[in-house]
Amino acid sequence: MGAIGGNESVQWDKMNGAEVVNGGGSGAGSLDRIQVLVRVRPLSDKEIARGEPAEWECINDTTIMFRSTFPDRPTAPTAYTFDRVFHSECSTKEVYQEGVKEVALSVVGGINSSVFAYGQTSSGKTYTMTGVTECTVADIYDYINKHEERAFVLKFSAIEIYNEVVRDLLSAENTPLRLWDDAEKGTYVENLTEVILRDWNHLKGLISVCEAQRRTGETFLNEKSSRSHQILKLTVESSAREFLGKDKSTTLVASVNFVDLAGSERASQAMSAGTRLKEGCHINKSLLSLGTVIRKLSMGSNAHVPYRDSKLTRILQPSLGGNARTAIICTLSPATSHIEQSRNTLFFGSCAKDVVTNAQVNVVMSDKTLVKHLQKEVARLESELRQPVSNSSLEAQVKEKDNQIRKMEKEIKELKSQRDLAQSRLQDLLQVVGDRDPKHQVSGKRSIRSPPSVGMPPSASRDDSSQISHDDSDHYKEVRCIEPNETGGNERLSLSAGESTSPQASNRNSSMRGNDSTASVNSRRLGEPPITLEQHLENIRRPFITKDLGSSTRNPSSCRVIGRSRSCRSLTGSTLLDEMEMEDCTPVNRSLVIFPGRPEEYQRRGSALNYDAGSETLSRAGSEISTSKGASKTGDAEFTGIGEFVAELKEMAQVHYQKQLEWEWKEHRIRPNHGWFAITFAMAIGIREETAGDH
Ligand SMILES: Nc1ncnc2c1ncn2[C@@H]1O[C@H](COP(=O)(O)OP(=O)(O)OP(=O)(O)O)[C@@H](O)[C@H]1O
Repeated sequence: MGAIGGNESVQWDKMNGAEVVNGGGSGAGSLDRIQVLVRVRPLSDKEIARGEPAEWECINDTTIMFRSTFPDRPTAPTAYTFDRVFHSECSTKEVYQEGVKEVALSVVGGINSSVFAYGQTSSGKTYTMTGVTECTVADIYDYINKHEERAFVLKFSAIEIYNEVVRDLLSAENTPLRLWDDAEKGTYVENLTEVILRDWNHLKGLISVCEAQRRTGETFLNEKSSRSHQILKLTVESSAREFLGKDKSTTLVASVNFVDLAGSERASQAMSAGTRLKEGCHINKSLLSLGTVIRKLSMGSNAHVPYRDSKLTRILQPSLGGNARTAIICTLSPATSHIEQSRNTLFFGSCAKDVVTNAQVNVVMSDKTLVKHLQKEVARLESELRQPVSNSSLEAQVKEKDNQIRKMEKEIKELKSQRDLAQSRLQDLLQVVGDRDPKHQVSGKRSIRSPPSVGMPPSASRDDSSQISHDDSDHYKEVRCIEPNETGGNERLSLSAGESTSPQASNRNSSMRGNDSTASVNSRRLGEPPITLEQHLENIRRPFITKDLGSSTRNPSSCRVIGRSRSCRSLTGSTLLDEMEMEDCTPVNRSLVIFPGRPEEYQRRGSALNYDAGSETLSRAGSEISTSKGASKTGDAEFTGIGEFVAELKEMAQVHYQKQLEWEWKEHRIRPNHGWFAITFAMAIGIREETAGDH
């Protein structure tokens, strides 16, 4: 349900303009006070017989005054004002026309309405409500007949609350009905019969059924006293015929309740007992709850309203303080014997006057409109359902990107660290290369990368080299970084850098050389002749000579030499030994490597020879060799001639061999291949020397 909108509202406005459906007063959604009417019935025959006078007089249309001189309650008010008061001579039609119609016919305008009859037993409630219901239904049908542009559907249902049990008056079964609470509909009766009315006569017949079904009983005060609260509910649905079956079609739906309450009674007056007494207790109790709710509502506070204290107030809750327009007819007996009850009724009416309801026009969409609306709603909900999925997908993408960013940042950090380290090493190397002090070079840990020992068996040299390569992996990076800066992108230097990048590469290169011919080391440069020992030594010596000459210009030659000096770690060390191994076919002998009792002098000599073979530490190694031979300690002086250097190597080999033989002889561990190795090594040096001289 909702507010009227679109063309439907225009039609409805026109309709309202033709008829005073809303009573010309409050509109939809406005606050309305409960209309409180007072109707005084004539004295009954019994009351007249008892000689009771009429104690109440309606002095005008809104005020009723207590005229009696009977001193019941001196402090009680004598005059009561209501929306409308009807004296005993007024007909029910007047009551309806002047006090009820405005409220009751709101139902055709889509506004809920309720008409109550409240009063003591035998005060004329049923008498009044029967007439008011008939008048209302008559006017509703009259309205329908006058407005053929709209299609109406009337539905009717009826219940009674007897001893706090709800019963369907249109059902032959005497099954108690349960009440349910719904957020949209409010409190409703389960399985209540609702009949679609065909016409006015149909309704009359159903009302007759309800009268027959309702519990009544004879009391001292009323021969046909109603022992239950009766609620007749007439629902009116209307739609503009112009928009029927179209998307814009809407339906106004509202109900009017005709509530005929059971009358309050004093057991002493009604002289009830047994069942009647029990009925009276339930009646009074529920009426007391109704009075409490009205009083609470009339106070206008936000205090708790005990609607749930009785089924009567639960069912009537919308009519008392909700979406409805309400009229309460307070019925009085003017007789003296009912003065106290009449005062209570007037007090109840006085409270009800202050109760405010919030009536609204109730609009229900047609099935098509509802389907269309629901389809839109479903589409919207589906869109919302898809939205979280896309959001989650987006979140996953963002997470993945974040991971990538973190990974890249980590790589950048690592690369920066490597760059800083390389720059630091570069500075050190430049300092080492430029430093002419041999002692300083020897002591530089960064420049130490021992090539395979010349004095060791080839296999042992490879192992040693491999081990050193693993331990000094940073030095490979050092070489890789220095070469581009130093050589300016020399092609050969790149090859050297690649070879020395990793220990595995170094071993692989060494292995490849081992599988080549004896001149494999010399064929590293495509198209070049094999490099002789003399050339090796010359290449090793050249950078130092170049440096010593003070050549600040980095010509390709110097760059190439520097690059080779890095990669020549294998060329001049292990490669040379590999060549020797291949030439002599000397079996691998690891005894020198793993020999535990190796003399210290031997080790020192081996180390000296290593330096001698290494290009980077050539001057340093040479320095030791020269020292041992009493030669000059300067690099330039050490390499004044290739022949002299080769001679030194020969001598070193002999010294090495002699030392080794001496030591092994002492230890009784002479093995033939040791001698073969030394002899072969010496011969190899001699052959190289001869070759170099030929070349
Ligand atoms: N305005 C009236 N004019 C003429 N007779 C009336 C009027 N009101 C009530 N009566 C008569 O008074 C008697 C009691 O009326 P009614 O049964 O309607 O009272 P009640 O309030 O419904 O009583 P209860 O609560 O016991 O059901 C009936 O015989 C009824 O015809």
